[in-house]
Amino acid sequence: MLNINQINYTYLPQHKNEVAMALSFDVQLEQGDIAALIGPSGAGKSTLLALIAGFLVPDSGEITINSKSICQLEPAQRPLSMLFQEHNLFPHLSVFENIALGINPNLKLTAEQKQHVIDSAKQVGIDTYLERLPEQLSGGQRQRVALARCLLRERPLLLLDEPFSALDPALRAEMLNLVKQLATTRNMTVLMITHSPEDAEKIANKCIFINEGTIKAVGETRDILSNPVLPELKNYLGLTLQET
Ligand SMILES: Nc1ncnc2c1ncn2[C@@H]1O[C@H](COP(=O)(O)OP(=O)(O)OP(=O)(O)O)[C@@H](O)[C@H]1O
Repeated sequence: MLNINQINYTYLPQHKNEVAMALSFDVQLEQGDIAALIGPSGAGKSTLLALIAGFLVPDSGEITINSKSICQLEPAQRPLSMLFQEHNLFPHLSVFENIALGINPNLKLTAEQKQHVIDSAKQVGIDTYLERLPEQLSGGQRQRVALARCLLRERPLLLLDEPFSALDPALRAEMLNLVKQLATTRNMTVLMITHSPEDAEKIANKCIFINEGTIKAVGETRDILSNPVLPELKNYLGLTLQET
């Protein structure tokens, strides 16, 4: 479904004492996969998502979704939705309008489309707040609104850049379950950055470990997290400390 084929990207030094940071990625996801992207801070997780989303342009390589190259497409044209940790919503627009943007950026909707907005809000449990502004919602409710907009876009790939990390553990688990349930019913493919192996275990069938700008391990989440072989992965999971 998603094919990241030998993508290379280099951050060039901006100042005299800096060095270039070269990253390279090669990985495939099947339709319906929920994949967790794990790895230490600075490993390259956000860069990989930015390359897929089109915010960064690779120096070489190819990215395809359902066998079609997406590298020439603008971010908005790509067959994917993305949810960030924050700033997903427009503060001056109501919940209804924020969701409706997923259908039409100029917010002119037919009666049928309006009903789709309401249905989508229902699916994530925020249909009673449609008239509110984002500032009148809790963090968890705001992320539900953003998720509703992603669902309405009906794109086959959902990229999650730690959207639930600021929520308390119970709410985070609830949101992850919601993503899993929605992804399963819609056969969506999900790629999510997480700093929490527990979150990866909760919903991801596949786990991708990135270190120093490249993918070091890919496999079933259980295998990657329970039987790590790579020393870097053991280090990341804190297992080397327990062994000594
Ligand atoms: N705009 C930039 N200019 C130069 N280097 C950058 C830039 N953005 C990121 N980098 C470098 O690229 C590397 C990968 O960064 P990236 O943000 O992708 O890591 P990450 O795994 O998402 O980290 P974190 O978990 O801390 O968010 C880091 O070494 C970072 O310093």
